[in-house]
Amino acid sequence: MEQGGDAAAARRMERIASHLRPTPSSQMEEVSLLRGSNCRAKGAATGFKVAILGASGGIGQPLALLMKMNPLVSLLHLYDVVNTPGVTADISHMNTGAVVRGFLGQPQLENALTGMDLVIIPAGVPRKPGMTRDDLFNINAGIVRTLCQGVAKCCPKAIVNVISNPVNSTVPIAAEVFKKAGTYDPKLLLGVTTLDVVRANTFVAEVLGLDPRDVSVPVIGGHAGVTILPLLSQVNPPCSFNSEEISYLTTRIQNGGTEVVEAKAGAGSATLSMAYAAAKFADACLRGLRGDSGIVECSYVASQVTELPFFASKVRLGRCGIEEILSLGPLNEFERAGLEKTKKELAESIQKGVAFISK
Ligand SMILES: NC(=O)C1=CN([C@@H]2O[C@H](COP(=O)(O)OP(=O)(O)OC[C@H]3O[C@@H](n4cnc5c(N)ncnc54)[C@H](O)[C@@H]3O)[C@@H](O)[C@H]2O)C=CC1
Ligand SMILES: O=C([O-])CC(=O)C(=O)O
Repeated sequence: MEQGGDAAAARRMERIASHLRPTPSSQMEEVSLLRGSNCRAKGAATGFKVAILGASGGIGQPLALLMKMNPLVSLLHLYDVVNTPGVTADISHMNTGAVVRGFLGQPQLENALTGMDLVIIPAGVPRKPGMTRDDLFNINAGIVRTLCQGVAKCCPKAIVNVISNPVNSTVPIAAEVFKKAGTYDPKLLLGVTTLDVVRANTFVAEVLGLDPRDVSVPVIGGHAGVTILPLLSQVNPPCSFNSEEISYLTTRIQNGGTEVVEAKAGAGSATLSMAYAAAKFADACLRGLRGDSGIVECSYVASQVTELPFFASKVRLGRCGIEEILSLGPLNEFERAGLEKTKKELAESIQKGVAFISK
């Protein structure tokens, strides 16, 4: 046997044994990121640690697959109250770099969250035909509260991406939980509205006869009905639409979620396009953490671009999470009227979320 063979064999046996151990232990600490300051250091050599809460669900599973494929991820924690052993076993066989660990049920939430750089939350019930996103509030508000309490305790410096609906209220709920825990940093809390941008890019590209990858549409406001406000006057590449096109596109973008809910006829809401959107947004957050420049995405965040405490608009992502909230830019008359409707509904949804925690 070559020199050092015994040591190498021992290491191989340890790796086999570690696979047979049910829960992660000291291994989690080995895959550590550059830490120490309030912000992450550029060029984190070993990759980022990401947790998905609600990982066994319709969004969670394809999102887990996409995050396992992301070369910026070194450790992927999959948490849910059901089915994580199966999902984790399945995903863990993919020969990509990220190490995958599964966590099942509330007693394992803290282990799932400890040391994470990014926490993505798609946990919660989806809509059925005839429901609004706000109809999900009663169940999902409590789920988001519990999960964010775990974040506050175990990884208060993590970036949090909130997907669970109604996003217009669940993000304020998360903020209130963090405030109560004394860990709130508005730069680290982002509501995921990327699917609205993804849809807007697709539908606008269809009308213009362009490749959707070449189209960029800012979508501001929030993530429900009239609060989804596409800025068709700011489409890139620059273009103009007649009033019929504006009406068709605005309605289709605002109703994109309902279009999928109805097509699925009781079997849930958008999951695959959402997983794509969430993975795209998470990747942007990770590239920001790495120190890449020029990372701009729309997101629903604590904001001063309007008089409301939360609003979705373009934000620049960096090593500390949100580095800058960009101004809305010039709006046309149609968009200004839409903004008034958006603000009225958003104000109520934000207040409902805040009241849920303070009651
Ligand atoms: N922000 C956005 O653009 C979008 C948001 N959504 C929302 O995402 C949420 C999830 O949707 P789907 O994945 O389709 O639902 P789903 O029902 O397929 O999956 C939800 C998962 O959450 C898990 N879960 C429930 N309570 C939990 C808890 N306390 N801790 C951890 N996990 C828990 C469930 O076990 C399930 O696996 C819904 O609220 C939906 O409305 C959906 C599409 C787009
Ligand atoms: O419509 C829903 O309930 C899910 C969702 O938020 C979306 O697809 O945009």
